[in-house]
Amino acid sequence: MTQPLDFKRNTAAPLDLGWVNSIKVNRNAADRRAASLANRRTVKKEYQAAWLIRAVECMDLTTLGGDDTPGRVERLCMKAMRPLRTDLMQALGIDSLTTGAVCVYHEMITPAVKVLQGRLPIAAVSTAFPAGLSSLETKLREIELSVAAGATEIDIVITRQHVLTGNWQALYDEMLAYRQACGEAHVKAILATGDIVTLDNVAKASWVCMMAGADFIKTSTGKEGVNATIPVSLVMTRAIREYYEQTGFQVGYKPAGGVSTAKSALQYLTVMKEELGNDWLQPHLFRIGASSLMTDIERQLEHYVTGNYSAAHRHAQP
Ligand SMILES: O=C[C@H](O)COP(=O)(O)O
Repeated sequence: MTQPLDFKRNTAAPLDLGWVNSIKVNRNAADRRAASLANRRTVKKEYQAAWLIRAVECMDLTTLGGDDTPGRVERLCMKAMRPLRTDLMQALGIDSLTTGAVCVYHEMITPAVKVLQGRLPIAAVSTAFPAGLSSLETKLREIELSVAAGATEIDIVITRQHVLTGNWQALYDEMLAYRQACGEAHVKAILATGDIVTLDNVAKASWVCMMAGADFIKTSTGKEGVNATIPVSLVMTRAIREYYEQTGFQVGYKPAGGVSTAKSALQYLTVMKEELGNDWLQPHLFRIGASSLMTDIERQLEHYVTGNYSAAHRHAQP
């Protein structure tokens, strides 16, 4: 890949983004690597409980339904603060455990604040989630309102047409405007990878969003036809790695949408460890966005407890 001349992060200074068009992904290599990941057992049985606990710690426990109510969000927040039953915690030898954050619609920030009282981060999906097809002015105002209501993380959606038409400057300017509207709040850029069609586009959009100041890049809203996948995750984590090598900035990664089994969570943890290393296996650089994953993790942890596996290795890197 060609390194952009005069590279700057998070700046309105004119950048020549023409080089973005030269980014290419070897689709076959990504598919082969993804297939090998699914077929081998990277995580030893005795460490699986520890890995699943890490998955909980890195989870954005999510509810993004049109039928969300304050009551549902309050229950979600209580679950986020105490994700496992006391007897299971004791059996696993864990004193305390929370999810990484909760993730809700703008209107549900207030009930989340009421329960969490600052004890866990609140991520809000702003910018006309999930399609993002409102005016930029409306979307920037939504970010400001979400931050004012108590969200400390904002999950923005990019305008897919900027990617589909190769308008990298428009994507950069949009991301930069979102970054600035977020102020102190962290900003996660949702690429909606199922909508932008090709792995080349996924890599290009990842680079442009990181350059414009995204703290995290995130695969999906959970509402596209195809959401998080392993090949897409390989492309995005490799972009993060290369961006870090070139700039020194650590950008986080959030697979989201359809991650509902403990087995799939373990695959994403493996991608993070193998592509980015142990630094990226922490909640400040890795989140799994999921609404139903917790149920399967609980089920699997029960299984490990009854099978006499413990989380004694919790503090070992998974
Ligand atoms: O950002 C998180 C996703 O919307 C969650 O998707 P999910 O309901 O398929 O787990």
